Amino acid sequence: METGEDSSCVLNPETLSGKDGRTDEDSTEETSSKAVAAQDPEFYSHAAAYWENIPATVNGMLGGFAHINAPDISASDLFIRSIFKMKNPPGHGRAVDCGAGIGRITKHLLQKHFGKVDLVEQCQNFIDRAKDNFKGSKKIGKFLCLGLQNFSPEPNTYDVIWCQWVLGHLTDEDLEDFFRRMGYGLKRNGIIVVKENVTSSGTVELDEVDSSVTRPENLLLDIIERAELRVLKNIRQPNLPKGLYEVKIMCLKPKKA
Ligand SMILES: C[S@@+](CC[C@H](N)C(=O)[O-])C[C@H]1O[C@@H](n2cnc3c(N)ncnc32)[C@H](O)[C@@H]1O
Repeated sequence: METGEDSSCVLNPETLSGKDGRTDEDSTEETSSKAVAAQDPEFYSHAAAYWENIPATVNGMLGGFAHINAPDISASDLFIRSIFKMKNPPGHGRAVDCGAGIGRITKHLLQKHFGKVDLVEQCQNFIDRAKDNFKGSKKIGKFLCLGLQNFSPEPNTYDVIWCQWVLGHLTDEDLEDFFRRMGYGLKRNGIIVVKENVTSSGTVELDEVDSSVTRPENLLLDIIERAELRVLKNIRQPNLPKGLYEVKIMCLKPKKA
């Protein structure tokens, strides 16, 4: 197993001190990530610069916590299986892995459940690694090297849009717009999965190192509501080591669907 090249990222521990010695007391609290981004016009470019220097490994994707890959994937697998058992389930045709990194989730989860998987990722190094990792695989569709704030799928494209450990890199305003566009990109019965850290402090916590925010669950739900999506399922990721942020897994659908 790869070991800790870096422990500061979207996946930062909530109460444990990371390698760089930060604790949640060091993080700046804000009521809105829009406010955060407004203070820092380079919110996106700082994040891009941060990820440029992170190793293209599972450990790099998980902020030095490679050992949570197994419980993460296993909970996601149970979650997606439960979604397929719902009334009017999504199809198994095409999924997209948003903020895919090197394709960790595509490799261990999405390609097992879908005929084709597209990957959207802003860091070219990670896309290159993913292309290598999936060379020859018929399950992989497009590799799109772009920020989610600029990702706009054609209508009626995806059965499942998977967003994990990346949405803290979008401002509130961009996240709302992103959710709306994803709603349009869904096929009939399609769903969006959000798997993200949430704070227990009830406030937004800014990570200045990777230029991301961690939102309280209420704010995330508020943005989802504003984007005209409804929550069909919302569970807590089990079996994570103590001290990490709580992780919620949500299944969303457009209100009009
Ligand atoms: C913590 S890693 C998670 C990667 C992957 N979702 C996983 O769980 O293995 C965050 C990823 O989000 C990507 N990212 C950061 N900001 C982004 C943005 N605005 N648009 C798309 N991807 C972004 C990073 O380059 C990195 O690959």
